[in-house]
Amino acid sequence: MNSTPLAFLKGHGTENDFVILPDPENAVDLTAALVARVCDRRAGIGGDGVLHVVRSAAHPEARHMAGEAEWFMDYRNADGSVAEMCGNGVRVFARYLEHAGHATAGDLAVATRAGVKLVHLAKDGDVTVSMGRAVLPDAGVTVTVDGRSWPARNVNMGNPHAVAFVDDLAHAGHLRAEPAYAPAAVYPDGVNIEFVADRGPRHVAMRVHERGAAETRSCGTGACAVAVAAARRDGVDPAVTGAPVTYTVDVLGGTLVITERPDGRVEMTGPAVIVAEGHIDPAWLSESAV
Ligand SMILES: N[C@@H](CCC[C@H](N)C(=O)O)C(=O)O
Repeated sequence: MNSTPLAFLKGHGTENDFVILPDPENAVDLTAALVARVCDRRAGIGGDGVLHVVRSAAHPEARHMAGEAEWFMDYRNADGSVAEMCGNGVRVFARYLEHAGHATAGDLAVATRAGVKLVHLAKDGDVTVSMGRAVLPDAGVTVTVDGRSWPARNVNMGNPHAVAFVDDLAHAGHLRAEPAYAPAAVYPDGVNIEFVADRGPRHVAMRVHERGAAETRSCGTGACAVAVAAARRDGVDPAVTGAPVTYTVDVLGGTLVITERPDGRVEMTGPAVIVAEGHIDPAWLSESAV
């Protein structure tokens, strides 16, 4: 029986919401069942995922990054599965480090399973993260909802995405179930699927079905994948033009601004908010361990 109350915070970035579990020495046995229970919106705290905050030196997957980044974002999806990267999550993670006094406004390095990400905490409240380079494998993918199919762009932002351009975001349907995609072999570990509609020059809107979480109100890596896919569709590649390109991406929970630089680095700016903090009841926690 676990009798120690577990501290938590709740935060969100464009309404992609997370339960933050500070655990500097990696002492919590964070099983998939515990994550799923914590993220349960009726029986738990509720969230699209968990940001497990661990010192890099204390985590076997992050020890090699400890010299560059003191803190490791051990990201888990709401169903308990492990993900490589979360773009909204890393902004909220940085906001938590500031809130807890582990960081101040300015630049900060955060270790993730997709490598070290550089985050800038601005004094005005927005947080910018340098997400690294998008990888666009050639493989053609098709996404299908309710008998309607679209070609999708395969984009890897550290985690896998399929980006489909649609005339109307309503065509994505209710998104409670994962859309079908083919060939399945392109995504052996599953995929996040974005549906994108144009809103104006360099301005798009998207909905997303997230791997491990169903439809969410925002996905940061997804917004980056969408911006890069939109640029290529529009015939723009900063590596060729030598000039950065910026897209505004509307998500259900707000707006993200994405810039791709000539060297391929993708930067994302958006809000990151801490909304509550407290302790998980130890009795409830021990039930989760059963
Ligand atoms: N919401 C996140 C992505 C979280 C991980 C994703 N569901 C996956 O499994 O790859 C974001 O903001 O990027």
